Amino acid sequence: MWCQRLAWLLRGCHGSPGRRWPRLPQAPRPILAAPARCQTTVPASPPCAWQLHQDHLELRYGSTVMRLDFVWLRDHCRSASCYNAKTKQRSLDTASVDLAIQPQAVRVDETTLFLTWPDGHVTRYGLEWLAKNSYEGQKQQVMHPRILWNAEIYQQAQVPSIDCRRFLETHEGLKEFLQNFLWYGIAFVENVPPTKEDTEIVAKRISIIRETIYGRMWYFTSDFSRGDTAYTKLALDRHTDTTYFQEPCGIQVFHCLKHEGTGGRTLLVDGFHAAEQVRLQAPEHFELLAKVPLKHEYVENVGDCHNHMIAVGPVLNVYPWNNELYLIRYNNYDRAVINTVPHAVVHSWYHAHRALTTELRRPHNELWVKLKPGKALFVDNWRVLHGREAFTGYRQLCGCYLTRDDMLNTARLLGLQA
Ligand SMILES: C[N+](C)(C)CCCC[C@H](N)C(=O)O
Ligand SMILES: O=C(O)CCC(=O)C(=O)O
Ligand SMILES: [Fe+2]
Repeated sequence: MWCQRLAWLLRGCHGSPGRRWPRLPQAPRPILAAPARCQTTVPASPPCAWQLHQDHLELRYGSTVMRLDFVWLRDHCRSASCYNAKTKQRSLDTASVDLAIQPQAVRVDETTLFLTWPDGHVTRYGLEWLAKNSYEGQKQQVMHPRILWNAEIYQQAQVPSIDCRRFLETHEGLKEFLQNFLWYGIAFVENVPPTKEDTEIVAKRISIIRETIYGRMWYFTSDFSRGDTAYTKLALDRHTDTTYFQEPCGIQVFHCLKHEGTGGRTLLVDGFHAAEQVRLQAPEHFELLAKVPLKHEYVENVGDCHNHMIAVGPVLNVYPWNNELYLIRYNNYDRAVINTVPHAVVHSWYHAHRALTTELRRPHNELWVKLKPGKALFVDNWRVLHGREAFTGYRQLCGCYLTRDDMLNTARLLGLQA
C-alpha cells in the first residue's frame, strides 16, 4: 500500500505520466520536497532518480535504468550479517527471505541507496556497485571482448608472438600474451626449446593441464597408434576437438618438434567470426544451430585403447541472457548419427549447418601457418577451428589440452577482462 502510494506520489511529482524520468538539471537540486523521498545529484556523480513499484525499485543512474526486485535487493545485502566480506560469500539464507518482502523505507543520497526492511534491518548499496552488478548494467557490456577475424584482419593486426623468457619471467609478457589470446582466440610463444618438458612448462604458465584419454602431455606422429585420423598423414578439415566431451577441452597447445618432409601446414579459422556472419545473414539458421542438440562420438578400439565417448549439445552455444556466443562445437568427423532431431527440423538444420560451413570455408577466413620447432601455438578450442594440410615425411607434434576456467582465472588476476 505504502509503496503504491509512494509510486503514485512520485509519478505525480515527475509531471506527465508519459515522461517518467525527469531531465535532471546540471546543478544539484532536489526534485521532491520531502527529503526522505527525493533524489538529488551532485556534479561529480551521474544523475540518479528512483521510483517504487509494487514489487521492485526502478533506479536510474547515469544512463542505466535498473529494475531491482525487492527479494534481489534483500538477497544481495552486503551488511556484515548477510555477507562475509573476508571470504566474499553470502551468509544470508535466501530461503529465509519472505518472497513478498517490501522495503519499509527507501532513501538515496549522491552515492548510496538505503533500504530499511520490515524487521528493521538496513541494506546499503553503492550506486556504482548497482550500476555495475545489475542485469541492465551487465547487459550493456559483453562478457568476453573479442576481435573477430578473417585472414586479412589477423595479419594486418600484426599480433606479435611472445618470447618464451618474457612469457615465463615477466607479468607483462604473460599479460600481453593472454590479452592477445582473449581477443583473437589464438596466440604464439616463440623460442620455446623443442621438447615435451619445455612445452609443458609453457602450457602451465597460463592454466592447468587437462588430462584426457589422449594422456596429459601428448606426442603424436602419423603412426596410427590411436584410432583417429589425427594420427595419419591425411589432411584434416577445420574442426574443434573433443566435441564428444560434455565440456569440450578449452584450449589446445600445439608444438611441432620435428618435420622432415612437405606439407603439414596448420589451418586456423575463427569460428565466431563465421557464426556471426550467419547471425547477420540468416538469423533463423543461427538460432537453429544454437537450439538443436546433436551427439558427437568417439569410438576407439585400437591396441589397448578402448574408448567410447558421447556428448550432446548444439553447434553454437550462447549465453541465454545476452545471446553472446561462448562455444562452438564443430567436427564433421566426430558428429554422431543424428537421432536427437525430429523429422520436421532435421532438413532445416542441414541448411543451417551448410550456411555455417560455407562461412567457415571461405578462403579469406583461412589463416595458414607452418608450425616450426620453437613456436608453440595456443588455440581457444571453444572458438577457433584448426585443421591441417596432408604431409609427407616424419612429423612430430606435442602438446596438451588446458582448462579454460583456469586460463580465465590467470587473465583476471592480471587485471584483464575475462
Ligand atoms: C590432439 N590429439 C592428437 C591428442 C587428439 C586428437 C583428437 C582427435 C579427435 N578426432 C578430436 O577432434 O577430438
Ligand atoms: O596434425 C595437426 O596439425 C593437427 C591434428 C589435429 O587436429 C589434432 O591433433 O587435434
Ligand atoms: Fe584436432
